[in-house]
Amino acid sequence: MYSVKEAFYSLQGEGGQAGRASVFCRFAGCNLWSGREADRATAACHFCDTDIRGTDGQNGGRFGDADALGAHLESLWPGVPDGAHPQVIFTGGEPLLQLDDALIAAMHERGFDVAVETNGTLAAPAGIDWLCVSPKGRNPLVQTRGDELKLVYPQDEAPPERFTGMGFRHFYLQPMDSAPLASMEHSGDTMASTVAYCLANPRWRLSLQTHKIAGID
Ligand SMILES: C[S@@+](CC[C@H](N)C(=O)[O-])C[C@H]1O[C@@H](n2cnc3c(N)ncnc32)[C@H](O)[C@@H]1O
Ligand SMILES: Nc1nc2[nH]cc(C(=O)O)c2c(=O)[nH]1
Ligand code: SF4
Ligand SMILES: [Mg+2]
Repeated sequence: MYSVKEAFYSLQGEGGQAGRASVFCRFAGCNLWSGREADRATAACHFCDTDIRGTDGQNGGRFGDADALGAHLESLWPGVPDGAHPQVIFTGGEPLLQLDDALIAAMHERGFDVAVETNGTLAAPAGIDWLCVSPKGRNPLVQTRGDELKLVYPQDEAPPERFTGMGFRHFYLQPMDSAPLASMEHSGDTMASTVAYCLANPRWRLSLQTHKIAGID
């Protein structure tokens, strides 16, 4: 059984695949936050910009097996056959609590590339085509290799220097959107400090949340 908060067709907004049309599958639930505002301040991840509770979002629900969820996600891909490769992005919540070999195979059978957005605290299954790891504070990183490491910045307990030796092809810094909570640790100008870090440390590239700029999901 898979629990999906919402699923939708949009453009990947972040990281090295920004701009690519994709079906998003947002799994419900996370191992670092209950999703309740009352728990945010004491959670292991406290700056989440997403509603991760329940299955009541657009195209959300419970799916009994990989084939049922695979067919549901495939139905959201409206692209005309122009040679573009369909992609599904598994996110959440924390997708590695639910994503398994059967669901990866179900999407590959339907011709989809499989991308994942994870907090990196759980090991990823094999067969993922684009793995994005986004570390959270001092929560130990289990997944230390992948296609991109995309660090929300700044985080006092997760300085970029900790990650540069790890096995990622691309390193991105993404300014923390402090809108989720008014009294956040970093309510200052996260954009300016992120740009300054990338200028001083050219190994790191700037990742903007372009879907928020474009006003899309
Ligand atoms: C909502 S998370 C879900 C996937 C997974 N749990 C994770 O944390 O990577 C999706 C992406 O949004 C990023 N994100 C979450 N809150 C953010 C914020 N306040 N500002 C900028 N990026 C944020 C995460 O770091 C992650 O890259
Ligand atoms: N357009 C768009 N791109 C995204 N890339 C990662 C997202 C996420 O929430 O995981 C996300 C999202 O929520 N929307
Ligand atoms: S780990 Fe990801 S889904 Fe979980 S609370 Fe943090 S940003 Fe949100
Ligand atoms: Mg998002």
